[in-house]
Amino acid sequence: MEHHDTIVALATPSGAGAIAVIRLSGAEAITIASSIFISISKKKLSKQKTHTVHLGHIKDGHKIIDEVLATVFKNPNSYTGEDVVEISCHGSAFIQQEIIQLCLRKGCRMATAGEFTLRAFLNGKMDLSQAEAVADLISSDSAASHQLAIQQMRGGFSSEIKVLREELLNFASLIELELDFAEEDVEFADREAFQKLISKITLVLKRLIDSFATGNVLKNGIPVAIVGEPNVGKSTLLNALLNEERAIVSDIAGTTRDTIEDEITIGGIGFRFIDTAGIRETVDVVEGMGIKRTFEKMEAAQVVIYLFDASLIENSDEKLQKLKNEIEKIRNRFPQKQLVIIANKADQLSEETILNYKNKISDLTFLSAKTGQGVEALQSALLNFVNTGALRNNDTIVTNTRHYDSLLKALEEIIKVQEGIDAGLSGDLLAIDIRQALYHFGEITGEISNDELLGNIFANFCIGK
Ligand SMILES: Nc1nc2c(c(=O)[nH]1)N(C=O)[C@@H](CNc1ccc(C(=O)N[C@@H](CCC(=O)O)C(=O)O)cc1)CN2
Ligand SMILES: Nc1nc2c(ncn2[C@@H]2O[C@H](COP(=O)(O)OP(=O)(O)OP(=O)(O)O)[C@@H](O)[C@H]2O)c(=O)[nH]1
Ligand SMILES: [Mg+2]
Repeated sequence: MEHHDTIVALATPSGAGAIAVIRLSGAEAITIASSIFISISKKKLSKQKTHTVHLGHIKDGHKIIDEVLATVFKNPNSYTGEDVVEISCHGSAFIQQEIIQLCLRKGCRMATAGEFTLRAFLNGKMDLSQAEAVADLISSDSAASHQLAIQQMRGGFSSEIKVLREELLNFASLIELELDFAEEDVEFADREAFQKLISKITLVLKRLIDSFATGNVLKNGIPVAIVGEPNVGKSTLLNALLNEERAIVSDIAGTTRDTIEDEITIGGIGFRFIDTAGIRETVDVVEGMGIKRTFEKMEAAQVVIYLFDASLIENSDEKLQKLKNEIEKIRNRFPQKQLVIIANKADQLSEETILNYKNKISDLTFLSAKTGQGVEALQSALLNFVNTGALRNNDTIVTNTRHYDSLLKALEEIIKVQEGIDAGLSGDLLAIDIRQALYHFGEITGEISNDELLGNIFANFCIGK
């Protein structure tokens, strides 16, 4: 990729809208924009101050394409750090294309996905983890994922990593300095302070690594599998939770063959509900495949909702005992998971029956997926499973798998350094592991990067960002 070209792209979604924004960035941005934009005031864009907006016309020769607003940003004071011109035109798909084509003919190149933000990174406007947060921010769809992205974009995580990196770098330099004076047997690096620093870094790294479990869930939504025998009302419950006729419901056992997933937010947290094929012994090959998938989804879920049809059991002690055993089996099979046991079709039950249930089996949630009674209480219960403490405290929470991997590798190296100190290793050997740890810190913020990594990261952006 050539980073000196002037690039152009639509910054707003494609299709018709009230207005659309076309962005140009690069050394020729102002010259190229000037060649197609005639300001009402007749003043050249190049003569305008940075961060000013001008009314005028986009012209292709003598033909007027549109009346627009043009905003000028002069390097280094722009999003990308380069000269930038933004053209706000009327949001017709035709006008958008005409203006972009015109820019291309005048010497722009089409921007690739994320190229504006890539340039912002390359020009030092933000570090790599901040750039990644820009993409997370655009795709955030709940209060929680939004808060995490904003925090990362503002540099909370970056500065925490940067501080550790600088402190460690400082020590690495001192230790390496000792190597130059090996004969004199001097110690520039205070060993006690060094030991303190390594302990501190270990703690911070462990905290950040632990935060990923929460961060990953808050960013991507909490997977909740709805499981149970056929016909107990799983699909009805999914529809009630989503408030939408998403899954087919029928009184035929085995209606849902494949898993059906959809997301909603409850109290600002995203939840991904997975309706599954009812579990039973079957000779039907396709149904069997669906049931196999049910177990896979159960494995992957954080919360498992086990539903049974409470109207079938009534007051039979034998059936109640069987149910109790079934619940026990599930608890034993998934000891790590949050389990919610739901007695569905409560609308069919008398007060007396409900009491009988409660006496025999603890921790039952009574609900009617059909009437919606109890569904809100279930939502509140689900919310209680989420540890939002870290979110409320504004702690740094790691949400990105790439950062998580680098943190794990950094910790591995720091542990080696600690072991080295304990074993009384010489400075030159300690320095090797310290450098490795520094390398992994640098990967997170982008001091260490390569074209392949940058390509992978920015390919996931939208064009125009
Ligand atoms: N029209 C428009 N809206 C937008 C953006 C944009 O580029 N254009 N943004 C982005 O996509 C976001 C805002 N982010 C921005 C960040 C920095 C600068 C900027 O001009 N920075 C300069 C000047 C700072 C200053 O005035 O002090 C700089 O960093 O030097 C602009 C937008 C969201 N909205
Ligand atoms: N009375 C009553 N009927 C319900 C309730 N929930 C579901 N039903 C009915 O039970 C039948 C089965 O519902 P589904 O939601 O299709 O059941 P399922 O668990 O998804 O079944 P499979 O997909 O076959 O595994 C339908 O006739 C629903 O209308 C409820 O709370 N009360
Ligand atoms: Mg179903």
